[in-house]
This record gives sequence, C-alpha cells and structure tokens, in this order.
Amino acid sequence: MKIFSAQQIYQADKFTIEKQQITSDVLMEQAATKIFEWIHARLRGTSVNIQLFCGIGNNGGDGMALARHLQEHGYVITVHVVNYSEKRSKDFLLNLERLKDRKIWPNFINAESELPEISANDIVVDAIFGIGLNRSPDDWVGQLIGHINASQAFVLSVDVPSGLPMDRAPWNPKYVIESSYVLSFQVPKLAFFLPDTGVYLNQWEILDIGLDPEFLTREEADYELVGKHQIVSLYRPRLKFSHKGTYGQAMIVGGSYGKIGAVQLASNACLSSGAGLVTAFVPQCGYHSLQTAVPELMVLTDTDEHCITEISMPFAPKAVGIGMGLGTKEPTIKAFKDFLKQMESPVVVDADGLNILAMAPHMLKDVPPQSIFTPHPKELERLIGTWTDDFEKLEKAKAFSISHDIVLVIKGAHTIVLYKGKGYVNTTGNPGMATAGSGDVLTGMVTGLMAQGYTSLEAAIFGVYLHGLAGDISASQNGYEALKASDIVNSIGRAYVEILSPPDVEEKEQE
Ligand SMILES: NC(=O)C1=CN([C@@H]2O[C@H](COP(=O)(O)OP(=O)(O)OC[C@H]3O[C@@H](n4cnc5c(N)ncnc54)[C@H](OP(=O)(O)O)[C@@H]3O)[C@@H](O)[C@H]2O)[C@H](O)CC1
Ligand SMILES: [K+]
Repeated sequence: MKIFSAQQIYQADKFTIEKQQITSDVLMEQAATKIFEWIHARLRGTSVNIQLFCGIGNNGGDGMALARHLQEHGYVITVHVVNYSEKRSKDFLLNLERLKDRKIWPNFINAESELPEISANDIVVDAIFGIGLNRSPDDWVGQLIGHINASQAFVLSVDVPSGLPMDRAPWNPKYVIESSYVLSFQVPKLAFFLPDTGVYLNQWEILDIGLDPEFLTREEADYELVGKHQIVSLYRPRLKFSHKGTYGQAMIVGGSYGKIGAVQLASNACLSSGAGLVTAFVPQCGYHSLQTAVPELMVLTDTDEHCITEISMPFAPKAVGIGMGLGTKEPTIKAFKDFLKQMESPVVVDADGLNILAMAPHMLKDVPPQSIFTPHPKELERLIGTWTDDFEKLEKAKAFSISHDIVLVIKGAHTIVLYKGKGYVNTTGNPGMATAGSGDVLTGMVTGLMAQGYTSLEAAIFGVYLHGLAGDISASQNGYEALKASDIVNSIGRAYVEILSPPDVEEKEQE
C-alpha cells in the first residue's frame, strides 16, 4: 500500500475533484460518512456522550459533518469549535451552517475559555488539526490537547492525531493528541510508523473516501507499506524437480570467544528460511558447539582459537552473511577487509561488520554493490552520524544507501528497507522481538533467501516480513517477555505457512 506525503494527498484531492467533477465538500461528506458508519457499526445507538473537538480547517469540517450524522441518528453529542485561527476553510463554514440549520450550536473555545469537562466514559472525537498542521499549536490549544489526553476518555482521531506533524517530530511532545484509534483517509501516513511520531497512536485503520483510483495507481510514492499481499508476490515457490543445489549454498561468517551463539542462531535461521546448504565460518573455539547444536550445518574454522584472522572460502557461496559476534580485533578487521575485496556478489553485513565499516569508512568502497546492511539504531548512527528526528534519519540513511548502492535495513518497531531512494515499511513484528540474537536471526534469514535466488531488495523485504511474522507467531504462543531469538527461528516454518495461506477478509480488503 502506498504511503503518500501530505502534499500528494492534496494533489489526489484536486485530481479527484477535477476528474469526477465534484465539489470539495462532496469528498468531505464521503469522509465523514465513512467515519460515521465506522462508529455506528460499533455503538449501534448506545447513549454514550460523544464530545467532538473540531478545528477551523477541513479536519474540523470533517468533524462538523460527522456531528450532523451522529445527531441525525440520535447520538448524544457536544460539539466544540477550537477557535485557533480566524481563517476558516470554506467547507468548515459550510458544515457549520448545516449544523446550525439543525439547531446545533457549537461551543466555541478560545484562549480565554474554561476547559470543558470530559469524563473518562465519554468518547472524544479529535478533529482539531489534520495534515494541514504546519507549526506548533498555540499554548492554549496545547493545553486543551493535554486536557483531552488526561481525561482517559476513548479518543477517536479523524485522519491523524491532532498536533502530530507529518514531516517532522512534534514541536512540543505534550501538544499532541494521544489517540486510542485513528481513522485515516485513503492512505497510511509515514508518521504512524516512526518511533518519534508513531507513539501517539494506539491503533489505526484506513478508510476509503473515494479518491480517484487513477491518481492512486499512477502516482509514485517514496514509501510503501509492506503487507501479506506484496510478500506473496515476491515468494519463489519450491519446484518439484529440484535438489539442495537449486536453493544455494550459503555461508555465515562470524563469532569470537563467547559469541558463537550468534553464529548458531544465524545459521539455524538461514537453514530454516530455505537455503540448500549452509556453512559456518568461525574461530576454532566454535567448532564443537556448532557441530553438536546444528547437525545440518557444515563448519569451517579459522586458524585462530578465539577470533577470525583470515576468511578462506574453499567454494564460492551463493550468499554470505557476515558480522554477528565477529568482534573488532585488529586481525579480524584485516580479515574482513580482505574478504570484502575478494567478494564480487552482494553480501549481508551485520553487527561488528557494520561497526568495522563505521570505524574504517574507507572500506565502504570495497563492499560489493547491492549488499545489505542491517544496523540497529546505534550501528546506524555510527554509519551515518546523528539525526534530529526520524525524518532526518531517513533522509540521511537514503543518501547513504544511494551513494554506496546498499540495501539499508533500518531496524525498529516498523523496520524500513531503503533502496534507490525508496522505503518499504514492514508491518509484522512485536516488542517481544527486542531481545538478544533477534538481529542475528534476521541476518541468517536474509542470507538464506539470497542463497535461494531472491535479489538483495527482495531478500531484505521478504526476510524482514518473515522474521516479524515468525516473532508474532512465537509471541502468540508464549507472550512477549519469554520470547527468545531461537523461538523466532522455530516459528519460521509456520510463518511461511501463514504467508501461503489464503488471505482472510481483512487482508483481502487491504489489497
Ligand atoms: N483527501 C483527504 O484525505 C481529505 C481530507 N480531508 C480533511 O482535510 C484535512 C486537511 O485539512 P486542511 O484544512 O488542509 O488542514 P487542517 O484542518 O489540518 O488545518 C487547518 C489550517 O490550520 C492552519 N494551521 C496549521 N497549523 C496551525 C497551528 N499550529 N495553529 C493554528 N493554525 C494552524 C493552517 O492554515 P494556515 O494558512 O494558517 O497555515 C491549516 O490550513 C485532512 O487532515 C482531512 O481531515 C477532507 O475533508 C477530505 C479529503
Ligand atoms: K485530527
């Protein structure tokens, strides 16, 4: 599903209005009707108190139109106009008049007004600001927002949580609505998926308000939300007349004294993701534990007991994942440097592999094109420098990915894969996966997919989704706290089964 910027959404509006020869208030009416239907389907006329807080732009206009529908269906409503500007939008005024025609007189709130009482049992509709927010809310509006947040009422936000900017971190973190549920129009917004801004919403859903399909199909988006539908289209089926050679020979290079487990996790994950053959290359201290723990694995060792000093590959692997538990000792850095020089096809670099590159950036030129980097936030910072907010982080990361021709996997609650200036936002995974070794498992899986012939970009997108899904399956059985990286490996098989199962109704709607 495409993620459009606010500017693209305004263009979609304009295009739809011109092509379908409608007036802008028709779109607003469609939006409000969709929200009303969503609420009505759940409340079925319950006599709960609904307090609508509406701004003076089109987000507020949506709220006014919604108030009319609610009143017509007998709901108990209180309408507040948050009077933060003299500039009212045309469609806000139109819907204000329509409300007055029905003898509903909103309560106008300005800087001097007393804050209205909100009970924890009320439902608050938040239609103060939408995607048009372009500066910090005034203090009195921020205080009203804080008052709503403190009320403990269920807060339903129209389009976006009010006060949440679409292209930067909030000016004041206290001046943003904490939404229980966001009903967002037509397309998801990037801000929903980033750590600085995603914390303001609990759940979200997209409502189709009838923006023109031609525009939605034709317009290129900088970011895309990756769901099951996209993943199924990447899947490479296993063939009846195939053998282990068909699915590639993968190599996992890493480990040092006390950190052999990282290689074990990555190798296991690589096998379970479908690679035909997997060989681990480790210092000698890893030999026995790996041979005992993973019988399917072949193990090659360095001449050194405790760390890697020279990576010799007696065969040409189809894919290599390197860096987990590697350490950054001088001989290892040299071995890593020689390894990069000798590699021509893309490699997957993680953990200490990335730390070495951050310590010696001149080595970046030896990284084969289309290689995959899988940094966690700290490793990313070492590679690209600091950032002021998530949006700047993404811009810097994109620039890095473009200049080094790297598929960059930015790990987080919604992991984002960046390549050639485009971002793919993942939808699977859970907080239980923030645990030791989870990243090693991901590296192993992505390497295993590359061994099977997935391109770097495909392997990264598919691997990240599969990894998150395996984590979700594990969490559904054992909860978040007990989730260990090896549980993720054990759920990879069920994650494949889930990907290949027919979509349920909700998934079908999202396609
Ligand atoms: N296609 C769609 O998705 C549709 C969405 N709709 C709804 O429209 C809003 C966007 O409406 P818009 O009027 O453009 O913007 P807002 O309602 O968010 O804001 C109104 C104006 O407020 C001004 N502004 C911005 N920040 C502040 C601030 N901190 N303090 C005071 N005023 C502020 C700004 O105007 P300026 O000229 O003063 O800069 C805004 O324009 C969208 O979110 C949906 O809810 C349509 O209803 C249907 C189609
Ligand atoms: K809103």
